[in-house]
Amino acid sequence: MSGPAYPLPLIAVILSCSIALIGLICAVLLPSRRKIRDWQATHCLVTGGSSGIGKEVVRNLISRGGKEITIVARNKAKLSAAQKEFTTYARSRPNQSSAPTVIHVLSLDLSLDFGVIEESINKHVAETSAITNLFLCAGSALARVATDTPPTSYHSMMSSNFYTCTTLIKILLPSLAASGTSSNPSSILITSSAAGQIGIYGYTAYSASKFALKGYSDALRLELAGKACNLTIAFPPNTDTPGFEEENKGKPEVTKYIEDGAGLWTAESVGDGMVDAVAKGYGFKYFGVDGWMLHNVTAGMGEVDNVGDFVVQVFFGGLLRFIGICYGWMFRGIAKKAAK
Ligand SMILES: CCCCCCCCCCCCCCC[C@@H](O)[C@@H](N)CO
Repeated sequence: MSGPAYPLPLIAVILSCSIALIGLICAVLLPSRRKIRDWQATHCLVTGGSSGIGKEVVRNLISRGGKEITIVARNKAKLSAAQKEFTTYARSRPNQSSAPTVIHVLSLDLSLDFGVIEESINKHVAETSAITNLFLCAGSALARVATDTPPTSYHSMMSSNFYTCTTLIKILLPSLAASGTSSNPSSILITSSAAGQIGIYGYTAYSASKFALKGYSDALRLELAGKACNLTIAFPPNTDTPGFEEENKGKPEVTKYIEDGAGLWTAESVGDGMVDAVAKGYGFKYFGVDGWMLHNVTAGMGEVDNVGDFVVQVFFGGLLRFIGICYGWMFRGIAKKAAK
């Protein structure tokens, strides 16, 4: 007889122990996800819900049988068109086992003073019902290199992408936290961007405002511990929306080249993906393989959503970092070439 007597059982024991250990670590470390089970008990408020990703979020919420939805946007004409379209859609939704979703609209400039926004939201809530789920989809993008970015654009990016979120969360968080239960949690969705995970050439102002949302949500997540209110932050790549067409005007070629690598997603797939993540109680929503790598390489000290991400971050973090360094070299190479 040749060779060691016990190799196979030994390997099996080591493997089983490792899997059991990983399982145990995951069970202790992974937060238990609270799913939203009863959409019919919800009143969702969606910012930017009259076009682009926000509009697809509204459509998805209607198809889930949400009770009430309030769409917040500035443009009154767009809002009433959306209200008409969605009311018809809600009434024609197939397999209705509940009353069609009621669509409210609220025309509001979210860059106004805090007090004005608070008064308008409180008045709306008093006339309708308490908000149980908040979807923050409003935002805009400016793509210019730093030397071409007017100083005011840093303020406008922070205003439309960051303060819109912090203002509404400040106003609604007490009632959101109070309205959730462990079997039907309330929820907040914050829309960041893949450019809120890595700095991208031409996005000094935009990336900064989207990075701010990541820091804000990491801190807020801790404050929500023990409350029946989920927080999801989404990092979409380029998405085919009217806003994307607008931002492309004057966008540096290098920016286009870099972000095109992650593809152009439909507003429907991004909107659906975001609502799905909220419904399942995920903390993070990323899109595609690039999004997956980006999320895991930039995870830092944040929470882990699932076993797959846990294993990748803990055991393959070094490999991902190496791939990230290679991407960094490539992006710098593209920028250098353009500079010449
Ligand atoms: C470890 C591997 C890292 C993989 C890196 C992949 C980089 C992919 C870069 C994606 C950029 C997407 C930028 C999205 C910008 C939009 O938010 C903006 N155009 C708004 O519409």
